[in-house]
Amino acid sequence: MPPTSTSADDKQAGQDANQDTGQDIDELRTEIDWLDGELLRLVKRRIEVSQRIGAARMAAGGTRIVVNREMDVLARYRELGPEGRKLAMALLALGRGPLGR
Ligand SMILES: O=C(O)C(=O)C[C@]1(C(=O)O)C=C[C@@H](O)C=C1
Repeated sequence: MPPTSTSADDKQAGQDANQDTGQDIDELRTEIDWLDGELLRLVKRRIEVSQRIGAARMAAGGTRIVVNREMDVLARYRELGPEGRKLAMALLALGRGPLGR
């Protein structure tokens, strides 16, 4: 139920600090657990796809690393700041596998 006489900021702060009940927290944790499962599934799929591209490229005499494609991936996560960069680097490293590290 939204408060009627607070500013948008107060409203947000109230929701963050006071309005998440124990039940809300349980539901939010359930959502976090589901999201982590989905993220793990997607990361595993990304690894498979990345490794397939790498194997095909190397079988055709290409390189394991394609710098401009890696720059595109880093740019995609830039909105998340320094931790987004780390995340993108981790995704790239996972796709490259041990030989690319
Ligand atoms: O896009 C490619 O060509 C890939 O090989 C995929 C990928 C990636 O995981 O995003 C992996 C290695 C390359 O250096 C660049 C990008």
